[in-house]
This record gives sequence, C-alpha cells and structure tokens, in this order.
Amino acid sequence: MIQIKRLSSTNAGFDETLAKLLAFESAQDAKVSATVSDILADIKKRGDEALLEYTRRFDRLKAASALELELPQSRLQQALQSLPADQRNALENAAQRVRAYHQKQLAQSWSYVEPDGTLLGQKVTPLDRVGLYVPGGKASYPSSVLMNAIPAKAAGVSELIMVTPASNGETNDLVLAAAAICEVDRVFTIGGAQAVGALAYGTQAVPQVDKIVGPGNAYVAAAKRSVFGIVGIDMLAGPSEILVICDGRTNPDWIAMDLFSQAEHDEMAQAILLSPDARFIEEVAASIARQLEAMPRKAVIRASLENRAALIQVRDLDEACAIANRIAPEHLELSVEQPEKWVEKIRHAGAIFLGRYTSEALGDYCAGPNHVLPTSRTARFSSPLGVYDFQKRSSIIQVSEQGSAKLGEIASILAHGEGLQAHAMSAEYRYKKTITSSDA
Ligand SMILES: NC(=O)c1ccc[n+]([C@@H]2O[C@H](COP(=O)([O-])OP(=O)(O)OC[C@H]3O[C@@H](n4cnc5c(N)ncnc54)[C@H](O)[C@@H]3O)[C@@H](O)[C@H]2O)c1
Ligand SMILES: N[C@H](CO)Cc1c[nH]c[nH+]1
Ligand SMILES: [Zn+2]
Repeated sequence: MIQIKRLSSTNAGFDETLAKLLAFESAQDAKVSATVSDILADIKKRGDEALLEYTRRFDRLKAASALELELPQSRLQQALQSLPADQRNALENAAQRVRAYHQKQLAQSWSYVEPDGTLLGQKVTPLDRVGLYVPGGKASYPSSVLMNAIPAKAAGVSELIMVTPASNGETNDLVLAAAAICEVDRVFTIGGAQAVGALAYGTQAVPQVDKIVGPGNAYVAAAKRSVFGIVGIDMLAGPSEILVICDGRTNPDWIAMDLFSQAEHDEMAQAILLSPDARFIEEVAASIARQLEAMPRKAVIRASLENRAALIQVRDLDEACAIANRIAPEHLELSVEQPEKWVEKIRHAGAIFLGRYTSEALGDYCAGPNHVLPTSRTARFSSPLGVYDFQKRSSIIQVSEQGSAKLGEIASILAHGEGLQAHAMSAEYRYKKTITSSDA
C-alpha cells in the first residue's frame, strides 16, 4: 500500500513540516551540486573528449567521436516523414496553437521625441544563438521541443542549437520530427550537465551559445544555475510540480490522475493536494491506491508520491490560496466552483489551470501557453518561458542641441555632487561650447 503524507493545517508544527517537504533533501541537493560542478569543470578543461565520455557513461550512447553527437538535418526530415499521420497532425496542431499564443508576446521597439527634438526609445533585438535543452532521460519530450523552439523563432533568433540525450543510445522520432517542424538549426544527442557545459563554454563540436533555455532534471537545473553569467539562462525549470486546490466536488479519480501526471515525470517531482474536505481527501487517497497499479510508470509515481507528495486538509479555500502562494508551485489547478473568483487570490504560480475540466496535462502539450515553467518556489520571481526570453532591449538616446543644454545642466550638477569631474565636463562641453577646437 502506498504511503503518502497526510497533513492538516491545524496541526502543531504544520508550517515547519510543510517547509521540510518543499525543500529538496539537502544531502541529495549537495550531492547533485558536487557532481555537476565536477562535470562542468571537466567539460571546460577537456571539451569534446569529456563530453564524449560522459555521454557514453550516462546515456550509453556508442559514439566513436564527438562529431557523431550531431544529427544531420536529413535525420530530422526522415523522422518527420516516418511519423504516423495522427502523431504528425497532433504535433502540427500543438505547434500551431503554441505559435498563436506566443506571437502575442512579441515586443516591438519604441521611441518618442520630446518637444526640443531629443529622441528616447528602446530597441528590441533577438538573441543571435540559443541552446534549447530538451529532456530525454526518463521520458522523451517532443512537446518541449515546441515549447523551446517556437518562442525562439517568434523572437527572430538566428540560430537554434538543440541538445537532447539519447537515453540508452536511442533517439526518439517524435522529438526529431518536432525539431524538423520547428526548423531547429542543429541537434546534438547530448544531455545533463555535460550538455549544459558544452553549450556554455563551447567545445570543438558544440558551438557556444548566448543563452540556455529549457527544462530538465536536478542535474540540468543545477548546471544551468552554475553557468549563469557565462551565458544567460531562462529560469530554474527542474523536476515537475503540481498543486491542486479542490473544493471536494471534482471526481476524485480525476484529481488522483492529475497528481500522477506530474509524479510520473521524475522521482523528485512533487504533487500536493489541498482541500478543506476530509472525506474527499480519503477518496483521492483510495483512488491513488486503486489506480496506481495500472500505471506503466508506477515505480516513478510511487517514489515521487512517497517522498515528496502530501494530501493536506486546510480550514477553507482562503487558507488553501494562502498556502499556494507560499508554495509558489510550477502548476496550480483550481478545481473549484467559480475558479475565476479564487484566481484573484493567487499571486505566485508558474501556470494556473482554472476549473474542473482544465487538466494540467492539456497545458503540457497543446493549450498554447508554455510548459517550461519555474519550479522550487522560483515562481515567486520567475515567469513561464516566452518570446521575451529570446529578446533583449537596448536603450536609445539621441539628444538634440537644445536638449543638451537642459540635460547637461542637470547632469553637471549631479556629477559634481558625486565628485565625478569628467562626467560633469563631458556634459558641460556640449552646451558651453567654449573649449573644443571644432566648436570654435
Ligand atoms: N519545469 C519544467 O518546465 C519541466 C518541463 C518538462 C520536464 N521537466 C522535468 O524535466 C526532467 C526530465 O528529466 P529526465 O531525467 O527525464 O531527463 P534530463 O534530460 O533532464 O536528464 C537526463 C540526463 O541527466 C543526467 N544524469 C542522470 N543521472 C545522473 C547522475 N547520477 N549523475 C550525473 N548526471 C546524471 C544524464 O546526463 C542524463 O543525460 C524531469 O524532472 C521533469 O519533471 C520540467
Ligand atoms: N509537465 C511538464 C512540465 O513540468 C511538461 C510536460 C511535457 N510532457 C509532459 N509534460
Ligand atoms: Zn507533464
């Protein structure tokens, strides 16, 4: 019988128990960080040689040289052509919906002119080259190809470099077909911290990128965190999480399966239910026990639920929303009557799914919004992957002759106040016009 933690918000020590549940087990966390830092240092030092060794070790890919880690475009096209029609249609439908949603995020350059002719603005530029991490250790993720590549393309990024591990040496045709549909420029069959390192530092075979985006397991998330600064990263999108708030009036089988849906990603995934209805919590627990045996990935689900899940009885839905804000989950389902009323109270969540019919799984594949989302409480300050992650902004300042007098005076006073003489004189030259030979 599966053992899942039962908590009640009225219990003494509830806050501490919840905090402990949310934190990664610190010994494990430290072990992952140490492994990742060794791998990154090795990739930086030995490049392709190390990349090949780790890829052979972790993914059991039998490549003779680092050059074999890259797949030719013909392989992507072959995968696309070989797909059964229903899979190709589903992929293309999902791509079209994800594209339609993300096009709305495209930021444009803007500027305005002040009465004295000074022009101010913001120039928006796409990144030149990005690395897209598509997970592939315990499952294959064609949907993550769409979620990574479509916003990058919409932003106008010139070069998309995708990495994905060939677990047990095997590539996945749906993943490669998705790369073909999205017109990804180059695909490497590498994963984990070694792939992140290769993209961040560059090796002979793998080009250095400007930014690495995409989800992955704890090793990938830790590696992305470590290389930030050498390259940009989108966010920490680690092991999946689902938090369900239910008023007790949704079919318990549906809720149990929603919890499974994220638990089946990874032993480190986290699934939590909050409900004020004690009887409903018992029904969900019974449904979990009953449905688990039939799940092909029951071992992963069981490990995830036993280690990191909780069924929590709360006083009421107000308290459930307050706890949700504290958890700041990657995914939040509001399986309640009038979800549009309760969503007003939610401030921190990667994606919010409203109503009994909105299963989180729809967001994973095809609703339209991105499924690359912040985890481990980082939804308090991070957002879903979007077109904005592939665009950057430069400020534009063009001061007119008239404007240089007005701004020059302000700047000069402030510069003197800061004790920065050169700043002051640089501003003053423009409006006093007494010193340079060309002005004479
Ligand atoms: N937050 C999000 O937006 C989001 C979206 C999709 C998936 N996910 C998560 O992505 C993850 C996918 O994980 P995955 O494992 O299937 O694929 P993955 O590609 O993220 O990880 C596989 C790689 O991990 C490395 N690895 C595994 N065990 C290791 C060890 N002991 N030491 C060093 N390296 C090791 C290997 O290099 C391997 O290639 C899951 O946790 C899933 O929940 C998150
Ligand atoms: N739930 C994942 C994000 O945590 C995304 C995904 C892809 N495929 C299935 N699920
Ligand atoms: Zn999922």
